[in-house]
Amino acid sequence: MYHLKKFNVTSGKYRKLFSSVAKVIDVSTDDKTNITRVYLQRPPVNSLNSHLLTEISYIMDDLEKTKCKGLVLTSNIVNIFSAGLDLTEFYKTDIQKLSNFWTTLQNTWLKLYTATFPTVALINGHSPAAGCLLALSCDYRIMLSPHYTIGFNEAKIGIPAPFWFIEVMQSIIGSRKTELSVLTGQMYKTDEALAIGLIDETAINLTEAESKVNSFFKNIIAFPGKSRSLMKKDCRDHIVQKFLLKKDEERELVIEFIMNPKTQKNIELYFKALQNKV
Ligand SMILES: CCCCCCCCCCC/C=C/C(=O)SCCNC(=O)CCNC(=O)[C@H](O)C(C)(C)COP(=O)(O)OP(=O)(O)OC[C@H]1O[C@@H](n2cnc3c(N)ncnc32)[C@H](O)[C@@H]1OP(=O)(O)O
Repeated sequence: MYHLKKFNVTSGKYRKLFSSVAKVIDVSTDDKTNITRVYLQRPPVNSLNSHLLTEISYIMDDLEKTKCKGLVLTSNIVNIFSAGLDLTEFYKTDIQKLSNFWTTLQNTWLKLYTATFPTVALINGHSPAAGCLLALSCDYRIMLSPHYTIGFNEAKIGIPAPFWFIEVMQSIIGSRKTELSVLTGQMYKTDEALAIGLIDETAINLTEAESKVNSFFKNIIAFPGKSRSLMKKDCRDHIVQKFLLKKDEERELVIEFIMNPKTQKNIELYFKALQNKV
């Protein structure tokens, strides 16, 4: 359950706006700029389960209502931005739970991708699969170097990345690079991600990353009117419209695919490999 609390508990730069019972997210807003930082903090690896996705979804609703001037999406977990979807949502589940989970993912992604305010992903850790999607769905990406990785690794698990994951990546790095990337399940190191345009800037530490985040917002915050958000909508609308058209059909395909015993076996093997890695 998510609660919006508008209380001024901090005397410093940021005021706390939100709190959630399980605290899988921490949120703070800069009083002067009205830019909000959202910290994912679901141990151990910020994997996206129904609860975390629902929390993100509520926050997106609240930020739209409170006329937020900008969002920075980042992580409070050391070395991890997000490990992508929580694979336990797929494993030994039932149709109703899976259906609810997928709908939550779809709706939450749509809110992030169509946010009317500027969004920045400060990628301060590994970011596979849906973790990568979260970052790609923001307007700008700054990633810490050198040893983190980002990309769509779904092929390695034996589950296809959905068409909208792929189309979001295509819109950023182009069709050929996306095809190469998803078909090989490639995870890119920070500098490689920069070279193919998957991220916009690198930073050697958090201080440099924050300074780059501030420069990004400084450039655009004074833009008058709604022209920026109108153009963002135009740039993304072809993906959004296709997504809306196929959303329900996709959910059924996902259920069929995930519930298939062969897929269940692949997920089981992947889990075992994760747990047994040296
Ligand atoms: C016709 C077709 C129709 C379409 C069909 C579509 C079907 C659905 C499409 C779904 C698309 C999927 C998107 C996804 O996001 S799937 C998730 C992909 N994510 C991963 O593969 C990440 C795996 N994890 C890692 O690589 C590492 O854990 C990581 C680099 C993130 C961190 O490494 P680190 O060494 O720090 O930590 P550990 O590996 O030891 O992990 C700690 C514990 O966390 C567990 N873990 C890790 N990742 C996940 C996860 N994604 N879900 C659940 N649990 C996860 C890991 O097992 C460890 O657990 P234990 O402590 O119990 O061992």
